[in-house]
Amino acid sequence: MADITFDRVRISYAGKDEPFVAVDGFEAHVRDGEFVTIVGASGCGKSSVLLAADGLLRPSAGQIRIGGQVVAKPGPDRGVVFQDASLLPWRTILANVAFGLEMQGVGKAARLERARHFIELVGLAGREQAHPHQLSGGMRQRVGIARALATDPEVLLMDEPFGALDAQTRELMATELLRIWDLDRKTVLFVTHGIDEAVFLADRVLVMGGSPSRVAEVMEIDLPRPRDAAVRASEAFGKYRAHLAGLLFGADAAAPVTP
Ligand SMILES: Nc1ncnc2c1ncn2[C@@H]1O[C@H](COP(=O)(O)OP(=O)(O)OP(=O)(O)O)[C@@H](O)[C@H]1O
Repeated sequence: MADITFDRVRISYAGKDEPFVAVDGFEAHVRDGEFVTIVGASGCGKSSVLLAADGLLRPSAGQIRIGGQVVAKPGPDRGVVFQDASLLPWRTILANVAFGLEMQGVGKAARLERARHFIELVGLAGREQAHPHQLSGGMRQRVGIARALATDPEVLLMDEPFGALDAQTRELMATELLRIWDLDRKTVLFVTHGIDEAVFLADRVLVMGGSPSRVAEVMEIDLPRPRDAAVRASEAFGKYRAHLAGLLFGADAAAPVTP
């Protein structure tokens, strides 16, 4: 069971005279196996919330619990993927994906077998011996996802993992991520700037707003899965997208959600 509870979370940073409160009263519950996206204006605190969920940042008030356990530091129950896949440049793709397992003390044969499995899952079979600089940006992000999945975390925390990719690659990666997620439905918290991406991926979208920011609105996305190009082109998808644009950019862009 790996649900995530954000209980009146406040995140503050040291300021010149007094602390700067970026996020306050952040309340949310992500169900076990749910795919939740977070959107909000630049600087509203999306990354801060994700860092706190990973345990790299301690809330100054409130609490984050994963499977009922208070998050105090990073742990093997969480896999993290950032915008920049941050691979180790001197290691092969195989060794990069096996890295987390090595840290966990998994024996060589077992970790290489497992790493190969996840490299295949993200569509990179045959590139095991390549080094990161020999891959495209999209391929490197695939390696980052394989590395996060290889340790079999219950929760995936993803901070704009496709942010640096071109639009077409980004769409492909989103479809690919859903295909993989569908295999064992991990609990996913995914930060994005992309409205289409937020709707396409999510069971629910958390919209952050306010100053300090919190969850200003929760959008339930009732679209069929598996999702593909036809879902993206559907009228219901368009309505969700328009509604979300309205919330983020103003009432003129909004449309009622009646899927
Ligand atoms: N280490 C830090 N020290 C001081 N202030 C910080 C620090 N990190 C973030 N902040 C501030 O906290 C706020 C939230 O930052 P955060 O990076 O979480 O926002 P974000 O929504 O992820 O932004 P973006 O969409 O631009 O990536 C911002 O005002 C930022 O300036």
